[in-house]
Amino acid sequence: MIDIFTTGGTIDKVYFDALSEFQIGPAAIPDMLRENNVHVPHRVTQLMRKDSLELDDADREAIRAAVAASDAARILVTHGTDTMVVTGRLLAAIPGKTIVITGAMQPASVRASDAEFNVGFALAAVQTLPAGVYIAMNGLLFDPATTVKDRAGARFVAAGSE
Ligand SMILES: NC(=O)C[C@H](N)C(=O)O
Repeated sequence: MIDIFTTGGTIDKVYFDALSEFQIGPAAIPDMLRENNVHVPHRVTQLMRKDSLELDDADREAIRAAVAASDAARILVTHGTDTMVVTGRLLAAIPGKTIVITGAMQPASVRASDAEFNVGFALAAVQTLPAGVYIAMNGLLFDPATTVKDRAGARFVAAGSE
C-alpha cells in the first residue's frame, strides 16, 4: 500500500477565470490515477493546499508527522517545487521508509504539464527504491540533501552546479 500525501504546489493549481489567476484547488492526483487506470493499492490524504513558498515550520512539521505516523513503508508526497528540497531534508530523519516527493513545473490542469509524467515516474520510483528520501522530477531522481532547484532552468540540479 502506498500512502500518498498532498500538500499543494503548482501541480494542484487551477485557473479561476473570475479572478484571472491560478489558485491551488483540490489535489489533482486522485483523478489522475483513476483516469490512467492505476490499480496500485494506495490511499490519498490531502494535508494542505499551499504554494510551497508559503509553507512554514508548522506545516513542514505536520507533513513530517503524517509521514512518520503512516503505517505504510512506501510514501509519495506531492509538493510545490520551490521548497521541495527543504521538506525532503526534514523527512530524511524518518528511518525505514521509501519516501518519494514529486510535483510539477506546470499545473496538472493545463495541457502542456509535466504533472502526469512526474506522478507516473514517482509512483514507479516509490515502489522500487530502497528506504530513503528522493525527489522524483522530470525523469530524474535527486537526493534532497545535495540538490537545489534551478528556477531559471525549471529543473533540479546538484547543489553548487547552478
Ligand atoms: N512549480 C511549483 O510548484 C512552484 C510553486 N511556487 C511551489 O513551490 O509551490
